[in-house]
Amino acid sequence: MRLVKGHGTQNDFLVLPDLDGEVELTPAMVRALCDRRAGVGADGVLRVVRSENDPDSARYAPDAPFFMDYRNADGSVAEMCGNGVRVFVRYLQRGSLVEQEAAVATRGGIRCARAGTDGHVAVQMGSPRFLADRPIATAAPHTPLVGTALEIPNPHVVVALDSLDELAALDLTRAPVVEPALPHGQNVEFVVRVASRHLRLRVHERGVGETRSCGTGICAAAVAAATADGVGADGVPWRVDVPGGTCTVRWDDAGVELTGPAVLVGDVEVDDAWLAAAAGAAEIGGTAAPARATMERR
Ligand SMILES: N[C@@H](CCC[C@H](N)C(=O)O)C(=O)O
Repeated sequence: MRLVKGHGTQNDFLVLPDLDGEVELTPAMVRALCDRRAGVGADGVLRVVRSENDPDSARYAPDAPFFMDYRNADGSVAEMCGNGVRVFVRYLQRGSLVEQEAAVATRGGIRCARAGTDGHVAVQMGSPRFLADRPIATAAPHTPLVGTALEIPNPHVVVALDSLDELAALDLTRAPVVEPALPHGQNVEFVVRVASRHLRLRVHERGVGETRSCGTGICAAAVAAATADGVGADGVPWRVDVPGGTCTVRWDDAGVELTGPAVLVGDVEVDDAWLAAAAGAAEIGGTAAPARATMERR
C-alpha cells in the first residue's frame, strides 16, 4: 500500500489514495498504520476517494469530486478535520487532480478550499452551532472549569485558562473529564489569551489524544473567544498559536474561514503482509473504536 505522509501545523496524517473506492479500510488497519512505534505513525488517515465511489459521499458528486474519508488514530470516523482538509487539498493539487480551488466532500458536508502560493490553504469551515450545555471540564492539575460547547461540525468544549503557565502545566496524557459529556464525545481545547485577537491553545482530541494542533478546535476557540468578547462574526482575523504552529481564523456572516500551512512530507510504501498481520493482531488484541453508529460504515 502506498501512502503519503503530510501535516498541517504538525497535526499529521497518512493520505491513502483510493480513487476507485476499493480499499476496505478497517479500524484495525488505521490503528496499525497510526501506531507511532509499531506502525508508520500519525494522528489520522485521510482516504482519498472519488465522491461517486463511496456511499457516504455519492450525494456530493459532482459538486465536490473528491471525498475526504477521515479516520482518527483509534480507527473512529469524524465529521471533519480542519488541518487534514488542507493536507488533502495539497495532495490533490500535487497530483493535478485540482487546481488552486477545490470543493471537498466530508462527513460534515462540502468544504471549499483555496490553496495559496505561500504553502497555506484557506478553508471555508461552515458556521458554528453553540450547544446549550455548559459542561465542566477537569484536567490535572487544575480545578474544574466551565467550558463552552459547540459544533463546527465536530463537537468541541473550549475552556479558558488564565495564564501560559497554567497551559504549560496541563496534563493531557489522559482525556479531560467532561460533565456532562457531549452525546458523541468531544475534543477539548484549553485556551489562553495572549493579546487582542491572539490565542494560544492545547488540545486533547477525541479518538487521538493530545495533538500538536486541531483545525476545527482552533476555529472553535476563536469563535468562543469572539463570542465572549461580544464581537462575534465581525470578519476580523484571529491568530491562534498551537504547539505545532499558527493558523488564522476569520468569522463573518458567511461562516468561519481557517487558513494555515499544509505540508506533504513524502511517500511511504507499506508492506501489505505487515499491514494484514498487524491489523489482524490489532483486531484480536485491541479495543474496538468507539461506535458512532450514524457515521460508521466500514
Ligand atoms: N485534527 C482535526 C480533527 C480530527 C477529528 C477529531 N479528532 C474528532 O474526532 O472530532 C482537525 O484538524 O480539525
